Amino acid sequence: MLKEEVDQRYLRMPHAERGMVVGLFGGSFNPPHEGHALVAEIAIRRLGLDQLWWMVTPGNPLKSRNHLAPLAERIALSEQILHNPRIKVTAFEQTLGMSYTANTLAHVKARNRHVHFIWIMGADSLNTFHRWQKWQEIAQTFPIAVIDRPGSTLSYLSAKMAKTFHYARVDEDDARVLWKKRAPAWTFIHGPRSTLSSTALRAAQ
Ligand SMILES: Nc1ncnc2c1ncn2[C@@H]1O[C@H](COP(=O)(O)OP(=O)(O)OP(=O)(O)O)[C@@H](O)[C@H]1O
Ligand SMILES: O=C(O)c1ccc[n+]([C@@H]2O[C@H](COP(=O)([O-])O)[C@@H](O)[C@H]2O)c1
Repeated sequence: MLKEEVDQRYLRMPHAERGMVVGLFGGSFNPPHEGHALVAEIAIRRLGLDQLWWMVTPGNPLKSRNHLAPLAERIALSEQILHNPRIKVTAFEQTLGMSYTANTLAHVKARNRHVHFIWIMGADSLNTFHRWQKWQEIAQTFPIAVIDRPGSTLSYLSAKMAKTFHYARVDEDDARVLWKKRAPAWTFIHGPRSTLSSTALRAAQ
């Protein structure tokens, strides 16, 4: 049986050194799967990340929490599938009171003025990004890396975010210097893909 209470160390924001490039990968991870781990590995390699913060959300503001496993369980399962020391599993968002990404990012930036952050998400998330709170502000403040996902490879081009910020798209060959670009700046990264999804895994349980 997995413990219900979240270990205190996951409620503290991870530490990053001045000048580091850190990827922020938020997710419900309900449950986490190898598709998520693949996104993290691709992001680390292609973006040249020093760290990737695997941020297990207390709850996606746009999703029902009816079938959401306890935070402690999603953290423990994440730790089980991850083996890269650059990846820091964290749930510090739980302590912020609200789980809107714009709010989280403002806290993260305020605490780490000299760290370079990149927001990371799968291609399906890009399609709904314009429904997130303050989505334009997020895009105008942080570089964003979108990682390909089966089913969203081409549809992302019609995403409102892709259209609104088409002028700010960075070629994926330049992904390694995305952190240096002044936002808005985003890139779409193609690479190995996984068809895994949490919904399918829950249905198979
Ligand atoms: N197979 C995958 N390939 C690429 N990106 C993925 C994949 N699975 C999830 N992601 C991305 O990982 C992040 C967290 O996703 P999430 O935890 O919602 O997983 P999911 O499999 O999409 O879950 P659900 O099926 O419950 O919506 C999101 O940015 C999502 O786009
Ligand atoms: O801030 C928002 O309005 C918002 C709306 C939808 C999703 N998010 C964030 O997007 C990340 C991915 O969520 P999910 O459920 O698709 O794994 C996670 O960190 C959520 O908190 C954020």
